Amino acid sequence: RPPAYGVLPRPCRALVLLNPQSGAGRALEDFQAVVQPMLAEADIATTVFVTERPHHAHEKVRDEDLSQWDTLVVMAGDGLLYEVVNGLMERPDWEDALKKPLCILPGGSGNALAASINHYAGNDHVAKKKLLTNCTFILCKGLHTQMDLVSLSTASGKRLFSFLGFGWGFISDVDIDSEKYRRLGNARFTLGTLQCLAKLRVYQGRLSYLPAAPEQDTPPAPRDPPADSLLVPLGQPVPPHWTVVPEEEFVSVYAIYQSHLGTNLLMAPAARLHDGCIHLFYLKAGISRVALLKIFLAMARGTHLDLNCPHLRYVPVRAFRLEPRAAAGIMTVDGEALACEPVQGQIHGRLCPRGRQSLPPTQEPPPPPKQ
Ligand SMILES: Nc1ncnc2c1ncn2[C@@H]1O[C@H](COP(=O)(O)OP(=O)(O)OP(=O)(O)O)[C@@H](O)[C@H]1O
Repeated sequence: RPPAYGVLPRPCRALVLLNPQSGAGRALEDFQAVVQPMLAEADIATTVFVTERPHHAHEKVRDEDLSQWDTLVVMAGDGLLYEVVNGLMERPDWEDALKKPLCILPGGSGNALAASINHYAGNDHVAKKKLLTNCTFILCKGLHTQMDLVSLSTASGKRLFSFLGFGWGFISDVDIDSEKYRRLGNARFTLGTLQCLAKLRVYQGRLSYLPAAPEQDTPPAPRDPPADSLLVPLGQPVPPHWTVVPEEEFVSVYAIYQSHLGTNLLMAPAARLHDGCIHLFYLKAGISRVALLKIFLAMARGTHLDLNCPHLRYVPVRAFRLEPRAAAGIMTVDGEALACEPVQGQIHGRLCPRGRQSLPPTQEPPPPPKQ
């Protein structure tokens, strides 16, 4: 197992993949005004690659000579990092490529991973420019650690790698329906939640999972290619030691592997970058709109489970399978839409060895951010 922390070299060469259309469309401006001066002081030299279209970053990192760079920095939303992770996984040398430290600087509207890392670092909850400053400061310090990835396989034969979460039903509907309000930044999710509450739907399907044993750390993933040792083919029944959820009507199913679903949504307060765990939440049909709204309001502080809502279930798992009865509703992986079909996934502990994190706050209190 590689050591828990690494440190970037100085001077450091960073390839910055920047989506100028992310979030409110200010990523390039914010990068030049906020990020670049801080990185220059930390002796981090940047080469900016501005994406011109969807899939551009995926192709870039799939084909890039990575030996030129000490780190890959994504200044965008979670969607662009998803492209980068999957582009790296497509390389024949994926195992080495994943050793390249990855950094997320929040430029999108959701910024779930950036908010999660800010949380793990022990910083106060912040958004917008303050979150960008905190994340840039973490990059300046140069400390990096490992991150779990989840491998997802679909009935139609797709294999995807996900660092954040997989969803179906209400939460995914909000995510995709609210994309048209991306310019509002994080407020897009509030508006989307209210709209989706008005047309609340029930989705039918079977959910199964392999519970995580307490404190269990997933062994390092088998190499080349990373095999899904916990899964059996989708056409076969799940193994007998799996749990099959008795209910088959859901408002939402969401499997998250980091703490935050969005800047203001602390969905899995206990999650860590490499806890070897998929935090599986599902909302059973029959929940009232008021109860659902209360859950989302409580999620701002991560207290939604304290509501003891009988329709909300949470279970830490290592693998799951979701078999929708019909191709109804949107599925999402790391916030990107996926056609609705049977899907299963399993955790690969520390597969992507470099999310970023600062030292625990007890060791190193963060100094006031530079402006
Ligand atoms: N120049 C571009 N024009 C349009 N779309 C782009 C461009 N560059 C990248 N994309 C696509 O935009 C999608 C969304 O980007 P990104 O995740 O950066 O922003 P976001 O959706 O605002 O943020 P979040 O994921 O936090 O909600 C990515 O999946 C990517 O494929």
